Amino acid sequence: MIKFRAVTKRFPDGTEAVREFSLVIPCRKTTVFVGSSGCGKTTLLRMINRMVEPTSGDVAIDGESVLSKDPVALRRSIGYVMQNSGLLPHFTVLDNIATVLRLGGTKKREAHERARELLDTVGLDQNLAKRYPSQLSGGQQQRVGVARGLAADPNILLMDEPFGAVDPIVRADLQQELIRLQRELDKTVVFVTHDIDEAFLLGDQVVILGKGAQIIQVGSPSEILEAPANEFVASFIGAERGRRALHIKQTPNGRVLVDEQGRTQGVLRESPDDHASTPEGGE
Ligand SMILES: Nc1ncnc2c1ncn2[C@@H]1O[C@H](COP(=O)(O)OP(=O)(O)OP(=O)(O)O)[C@@H](O)[C@H]1O
Repeated sequence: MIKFRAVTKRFPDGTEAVREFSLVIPCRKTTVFVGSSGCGKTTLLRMINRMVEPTSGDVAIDGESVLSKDPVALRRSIGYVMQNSGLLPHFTVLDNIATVLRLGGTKKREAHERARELLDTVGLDQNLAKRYPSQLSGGQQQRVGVARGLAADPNILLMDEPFGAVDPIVRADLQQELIRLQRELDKTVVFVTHDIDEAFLLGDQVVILGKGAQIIQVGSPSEILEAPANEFVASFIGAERGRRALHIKQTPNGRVLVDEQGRTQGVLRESPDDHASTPEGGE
């Protein structure tokens, strides 16, 4: 469990990126920070592994303050995946993945073996192992970035807009891979995005943030969709629009759900465990 306790970050130029932020991030779940540009998402993420130090307050992992830990050891024990992969251009794919292990003293041969395993884990072909980052597509680079984040088998994986710079089709592919990986690996994932659809797809817990990382609403995607905290959230999640604003239409063959434009999006069926007759997706 990661616990933020009244964390504030003020940068030397006076910018207050995060103000009095408190939150519990549960183990082995995916928590997504979502909010508009500059609201403090990256700053929050980086305070978990001490790439940024809080001005006041504390972040604790399993009850132990990160401030009491050696920052270098802490950073190596937590996976970090960033936008544009952050790969070292003069290192091969294998060496990029193996970096954290090598820094931790693992022998080259062993580190490369682990790196090869990780290529499989993230769905990359073994014949890419000796290539350089510039010889990969954007999606492949991001997969290498994820493999590198997983190299030291961390319990916690921090992901800062990892799929922000790839096209929508590759992005959807990477999102599905992450869902599969999470099912297999069971990590505590903290994921930053400004895309609410991505947040709802990946998050067990979604944290909608305003300026200064002020929490506007926190909950599961269903909780937020079913009861947006205010007008801002309703508008941010598009509760009144498109496929999020469905209504019921009676047809000769039963009831269907239609969107704003009247296009049918699904069929209403009675939930098998609910004979009290509230249809799934309900009224
Ligand atoms: N080193 C720094 N010095 C001064 N201000 C900073 C620094 N780093 C970030 N900030 C400011 O802190 C605020 C929060 O930045 P942060 O990068 O955490 O936001 P974000 O929500 O991740 O934004 P984005 O979605 O654009 O990446 C912004 O106003 C930013 O300009």
